[in-house]
Amino acid sequence: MAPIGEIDTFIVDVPTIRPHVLAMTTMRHQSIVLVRIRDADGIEGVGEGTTIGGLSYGEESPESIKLAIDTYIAPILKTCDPTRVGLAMATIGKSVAGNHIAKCAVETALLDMAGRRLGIPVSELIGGGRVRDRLPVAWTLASGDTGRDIEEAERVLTARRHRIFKLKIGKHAVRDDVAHVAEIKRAIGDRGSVRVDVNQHWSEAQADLGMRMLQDAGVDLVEQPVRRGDISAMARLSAKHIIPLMADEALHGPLDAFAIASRAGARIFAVKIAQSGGLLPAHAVATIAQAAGVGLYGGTMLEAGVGTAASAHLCATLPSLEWGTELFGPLLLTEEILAEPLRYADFELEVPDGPGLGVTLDADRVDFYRRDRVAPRLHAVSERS
Ligand SMILES: O=C(O)C[C@H]1C=CC(=O)O1
Ligand SMILES: [Mn+2]
Repeated sequence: MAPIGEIDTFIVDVPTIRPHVLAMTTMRHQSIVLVRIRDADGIEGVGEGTTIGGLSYGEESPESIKLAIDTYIAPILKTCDPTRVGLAMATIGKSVAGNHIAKCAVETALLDMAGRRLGIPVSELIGGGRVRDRLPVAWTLASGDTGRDIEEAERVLTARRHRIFKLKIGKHAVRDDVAHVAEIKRAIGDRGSVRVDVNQHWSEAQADLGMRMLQDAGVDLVEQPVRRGDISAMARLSAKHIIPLMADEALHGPLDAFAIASRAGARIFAVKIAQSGGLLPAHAVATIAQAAGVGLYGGTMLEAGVGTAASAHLCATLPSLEWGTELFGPLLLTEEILAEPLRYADFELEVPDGPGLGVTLDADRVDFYRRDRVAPRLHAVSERS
């Protein structure tokens, strides 16, 4: 085996194309954590660990993801055989609890290296390999303004880029949020599927009212209406309403998947590689869902190109992906960090088919946007002094 030579982690801050208004925060930029691993033979892999809105979405922040990798994971990884991805991640897991997004970034980079070494796409290293080459992709309407959301929906429908729409609600009174959603659904009609994500902001009573009204408005699903730990409420809501409930924040890997599936807490799972702790545990989440008759959806943490490609490889291995995906992260950012962007066409994302993740970073752009960059002029000054 060629041992690991170098592990480089850095945060890249990229503006969003417009404010992205969620119940817990308004995003104006995305902070992407990238990890680049190189073995002694010079084979390189990249991974991404990205969350939403600093610490407002979950327990890991961009800064904590970088710190967990640099201080705790990297020293262990340097003792591991990088060709044995599952074993390396299990070794890390013995000394590092939680920190799923950091683990996802590292596992992604190891899988990218493994695929490049073997000359095959990452999807061929997961489960039984790839079963699809394209993935339906939703778009999130979250400008904070109903009229602007409708214009945006019209634009992407005409461009044949998206026909599944996720609306972020939970910030306003239930009836006001539902009125906003109903107006958008009326404008879109049968041309697209409209779903909502409440990001845990409703009580069970609010969810009861909201789910009934949303069903009447023609909405197709309600994502994580109540707080993530309340599987009992999720199960009661799932049993009571025809409109299906999708689990998102409640799902942090196979153990949660088993707990929710066995208590009938959700009829759909948003499978996220970041929240699950990597592509391999995310595949286990999907396997549990499929065994339990729970529908699948490919979720996102609004990752840029590397994380989105990694999620696409995982989703490409899932035999049934009834609810499609929302792997649109790079399209929400003003800057592309890949040398060649991912391809979106005919309402779908093409899963890259080159070795590893099948994507390459645009090194100059990444250097320009990385938070710890040292401007060339400052370099020159410090070298002189
Ligand atoms: O699902 C979430 O909660 C996070 C996210 C996914 C799409 C989007 O706009 O925000
Ligand atoms: Mn969600």
